[in-house]
Amino acid sequence: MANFQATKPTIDYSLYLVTGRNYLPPGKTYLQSLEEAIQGGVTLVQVREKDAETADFLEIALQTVALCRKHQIPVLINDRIDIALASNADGVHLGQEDMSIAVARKLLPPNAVIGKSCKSLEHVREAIKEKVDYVGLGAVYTTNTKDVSAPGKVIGVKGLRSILAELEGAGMPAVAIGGIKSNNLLRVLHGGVAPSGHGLHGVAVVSEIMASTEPRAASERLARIIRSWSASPRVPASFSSFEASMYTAQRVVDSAAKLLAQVRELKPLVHQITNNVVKAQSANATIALGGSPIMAAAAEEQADLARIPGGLLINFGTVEDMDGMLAAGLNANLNRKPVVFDPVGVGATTYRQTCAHVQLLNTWQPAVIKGNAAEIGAIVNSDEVKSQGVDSLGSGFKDPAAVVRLLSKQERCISVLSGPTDYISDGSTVIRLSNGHPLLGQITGAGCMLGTAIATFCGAASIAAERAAPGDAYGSLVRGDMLTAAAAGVLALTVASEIAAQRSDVRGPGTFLPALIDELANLTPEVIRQRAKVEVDDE
Ligand SMILES: Cc1ncc(COP(=O)(O)OP(=O)(O)O)c(N)n1
Ligand SMILES: Cc1ncsc1CCOP(=O)(O)O
Repeated sequence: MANFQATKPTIDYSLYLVTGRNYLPPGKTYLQSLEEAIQGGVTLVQVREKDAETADFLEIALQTVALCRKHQIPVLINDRIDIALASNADGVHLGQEDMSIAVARKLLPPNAVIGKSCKSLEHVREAIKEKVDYVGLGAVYTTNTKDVSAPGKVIGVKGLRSILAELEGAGMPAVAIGGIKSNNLLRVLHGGVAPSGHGLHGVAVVSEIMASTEPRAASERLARIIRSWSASPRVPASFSSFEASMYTAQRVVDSAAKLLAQVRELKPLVHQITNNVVKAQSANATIALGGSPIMAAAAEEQADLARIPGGLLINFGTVEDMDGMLAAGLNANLNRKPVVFDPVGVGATTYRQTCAHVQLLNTWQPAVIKGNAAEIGAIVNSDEVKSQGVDSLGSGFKDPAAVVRLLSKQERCISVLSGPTDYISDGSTVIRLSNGHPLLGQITGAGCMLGTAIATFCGAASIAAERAAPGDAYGSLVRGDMLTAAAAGVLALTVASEIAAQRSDVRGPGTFLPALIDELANLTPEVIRQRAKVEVDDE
């Protein structure tokens, strides 16, 4: 062996390029692409050659090491200890089926960096015991670069998050790998944070850079998102704008009143995929508030709709249109539009649980999740509150504030727990609202209207934030303060319900519903200020 690095290199894992000459586009040479990728911001390189003969692999490793040394970028070798030694690389990356870490340690010099692939909690527990230098977690998404078709090989963003929780306190860097592109990177970084706050050190990509005809631009795009994400403030769920101590009841009321005026002025498009029971009612509530509803569920139209600023509501009351829901959320994330998820009746069937957890929440990032006690319980895997169809049974959670904080940290979003008192949290601050009227519980679709109202206010808040500071938003999936927007949506519906219920022409649920739509339309910022019953708790 030649002179391996004298000390273990300090590695910046943020943009980790895993190579492969097979993926190069016509007209690009390997070294040309590699150098351009490094110029674009790659911080670490792994030489991965799945089909090369040994001599060829060694030659490409030697060339890679020579080029990377020039740019002071560390190089690891995929699978092959002999090639790492012979090329004087900085270490190796080993998979679950490769040579054991213990044997690799014996063969390699003490300063060699050893990384290991993990896709389960058991894998990372083992990797911690083996004291590897870092772990590669994935595949996060499906990919054409490697066969990940066997069950359990694609872990999703939620799987990534639970593995990261296991790494808490281990001091072991983790990178995510598998299907990561510039259009889903922010979602991976945002979603790749465990409830404890433990996050990724970087992402590893193959095809997004190697297959690009412009590898420098491809790396620059990724690096810019990573830099911007790292520099953005770390509030627990990332969709609130302030540290906990900065929220006060007065601030929430003022923001809600101001946002109602903005809804009326901006008329946000409120795109809704919702259930058949409530479509017309929810569209009317949107118009009454000042928004512009479109009820559109076909997967084919989601990319076009997502480009129009506003908010998106995904309510799976009758769990149809899964393809549309998947495409809508994904496109909304891409366009930084807030997604409000109303998982109606999610605890009622296993099918709904799978749709919510395995499909929707693994595919896109909601800005807000809103539900009754049974629905929120099903999302946080608590059986404290049982469901009966779409309704909650019993008197609710013993500690609702703890539940909404947990949901926000678990799903990395604002959570809204509806009930006689509504609880809204970003994982730290909890806003308690006690407006509303029992007649809301006597009409169908009141909860769905609440989702609509939240999506309307979130849409207005995001448009207002874009207009106030156009341009740089690379580090955030959504602009605007979604915590106060969610509170404003709840206040609008509950305050309007109180006024409607007091009207002399309202004699029961049948006359209450049209009166409620009237009072949503009549609502003013002043009425919100006068009637809002708001309390705020910090953690
Ligand atoms: C950073 C990183 N993470 C995971 C892998 C996958 O390694 P492995 O499981 O050994 O599969 P192959 O790459 O050998 O196909 C990786 N290479 N890099
Ligand atoms: C090597 C590897 N290990 C898990 S997924 C993967 C391939 C990642 O490639 P891409 O970035 O092109 O999806």
